[in-house]
Amino acid sequence: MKEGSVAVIGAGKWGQALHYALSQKQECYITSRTKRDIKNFTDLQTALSCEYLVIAIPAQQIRTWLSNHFEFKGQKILVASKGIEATTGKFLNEIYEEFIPTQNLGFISGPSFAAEVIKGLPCAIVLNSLNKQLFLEFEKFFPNFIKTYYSDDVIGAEICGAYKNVLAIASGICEGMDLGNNARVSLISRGLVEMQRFGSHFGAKMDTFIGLSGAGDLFLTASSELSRNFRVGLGLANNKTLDEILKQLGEVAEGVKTSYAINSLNKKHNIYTPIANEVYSILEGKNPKDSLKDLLKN
Ligand SMILES: NC(=O)C1=CN([C@@H]2O[C@H](COP(=O)(O)OP(=O)(O)OC[C@H]3O[C@@H](n4cnc5c(N)ncnc54)[C@H](OP(=O)(O)O)[C@@H]3O)[C@@H](O)[C@H]2O)C=CC1
Ligand SMILES: O=C(CO)COP(=O)(O)O
Repeated sequence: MKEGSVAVIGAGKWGQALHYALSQKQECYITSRTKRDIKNFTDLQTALSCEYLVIAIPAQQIRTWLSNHFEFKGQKILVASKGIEATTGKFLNEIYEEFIPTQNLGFISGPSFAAEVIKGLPCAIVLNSLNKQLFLEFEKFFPNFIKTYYSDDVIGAEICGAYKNVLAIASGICEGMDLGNNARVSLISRGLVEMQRFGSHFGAKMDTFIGLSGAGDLFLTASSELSRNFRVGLGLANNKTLDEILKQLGEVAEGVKTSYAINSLNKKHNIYTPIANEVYSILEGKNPKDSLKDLLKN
């Protein structure tokens, strides 16, 4: 292993933005399935031989990728994805822990649109890990325009990052239906309460929900067309099919599959999640106007 070396795996929007950020203070490699003309683009084996890895591939692909391509050699890893595995209802930390020791794992959360990070605009994120030493090592790699905070609430960060994408779809639907600012902010506020209720069931810390990982990322994603999930919601409100919307998007919108995961988890654990339920139902063909009536009634 090349000591002190850093690589990003996954050269999508977020991977490229993180690569830009992490290249400010040191050399940073990047790799992806599709070869790209980016400085320090390398092959997977070279990237995997780095001591520090930042992995930015979609949540639903992680298990297969880890099974087929990853070999643990003691690397320290920051997970940049946000989502819940739809087929199993597992949070990303649970999947990674099947392949990598917990002490080698950290998870990025907080409000951070790739499109702004890649321009060097300031932002604040949280590096979540049960191993504070891992945070201290990764923290040094981030440029001055990114303020990093530490938290040990891995499960809280995972739930916030995943759930807010579903709520961003709901908010996009609300915007697309022209329901007004009062409705959108009511939805976001109740969404935060719902996300907290869901999180508390799995042992998340309540403070996480009012910080950058929770309210921070939710307010960002649920109020801007820069969010792919918000744009999925806009499309659904305008009667586009999900296939059309996703094809046009051409990038991952994690909230779609995560809605299915939350739907199974809330049934299994009997958690009251009215907004996520309606997003799931709309994805399954319910008319958003009927969802609105049901949300106002219940
Ligand atoms: N964009 C953003 O602002 C932010 C995104 N995130 C999260 O980061 C994750 C990635 O998002 P983002 O980069 O924007 O998504 P994109 O759709 O832009 O890119 C996805 C990346 O994943 C790679 N990929 C897709 N499928 C596989 C697979 N089966 N095996 C290996 N690699 C695969 C693609 O590789 P290739 O193109 O080479 O084929 C591509 O590099 C998501 O979980 C997202 O929620 C988190 C914070 C901010
Ligand atoms: O997580 C994000 C910003 O923090 C990006 O959100 P979208 O995936 O909805 O674009």
